[in-house]
Amino acid sequence: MNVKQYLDSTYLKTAAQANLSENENTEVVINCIQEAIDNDFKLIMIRPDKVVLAKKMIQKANSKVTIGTVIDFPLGNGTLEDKLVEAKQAIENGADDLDYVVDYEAFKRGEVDAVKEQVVQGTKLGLAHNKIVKWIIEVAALDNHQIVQLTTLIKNVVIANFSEKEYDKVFVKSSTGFYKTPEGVPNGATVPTIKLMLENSFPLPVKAAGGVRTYEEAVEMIQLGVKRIGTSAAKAIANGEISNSDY
Ligand SMILES: O=C[C@H](O)COP(=O)(O)O
Repeated sequence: MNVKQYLDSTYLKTAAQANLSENENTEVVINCIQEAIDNDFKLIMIRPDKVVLAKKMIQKANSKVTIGTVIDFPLGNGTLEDKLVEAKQAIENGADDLDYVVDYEAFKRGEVDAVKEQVVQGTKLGLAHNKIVKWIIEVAALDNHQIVQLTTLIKNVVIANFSEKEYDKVFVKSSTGFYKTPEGVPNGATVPTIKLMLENSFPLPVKAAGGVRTYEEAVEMIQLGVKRIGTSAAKAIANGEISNSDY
């Protein structure tokens, strides 16, 4: 299976998180962008301050790789104004996809109207500029009931406020890749979680992100029905694909 066109190849570490200098971290980002170009991945997902760099490299290479960035990352607890300001800047800088972190803690506190409003306004801004919009629900911070509820809320908000032809441009995405459970275990795109999201997101597509590491895992996600996979292991997944097809 050709998985490359499902892959949002992701590098979201700050220099401090990667324990690198700013220059060294930028080098890592440059390598990731080049890797996405060389492997013809669907998208390169980087921090907002690296979008201009990605745009330049992709244009120079005359590549079809698209650019995604994260908004209000990784906690999603900024104000609606914060989210929109950041998203507008990302659009101006040339991002194709806006991966917003929904305020999942506000949702857990029962602040449903505020969460609905951010989904309406953030989606409206993205779609008005012909962007793909994704809402990261951070599944590891939620129990199964909350995953169902938040996925359903996003779906219902989109159905109520946007036209049918726009549904496939608004994703529900599982994870930031940065959340740690209290036990310190990263938790993301597991099969049961993604199934739960898919069962409740339709007609909105799902992006599986967080912990997808191998070609086999990527294929499993695609077979379940996800339309994108966010992963910091895109190259390994693509290599697995090549070695798999050799047998
Ligand atoms: O948006 C995608 C995630 O950051 C990827 O998570 P990962 O680093 O566990 O692959």
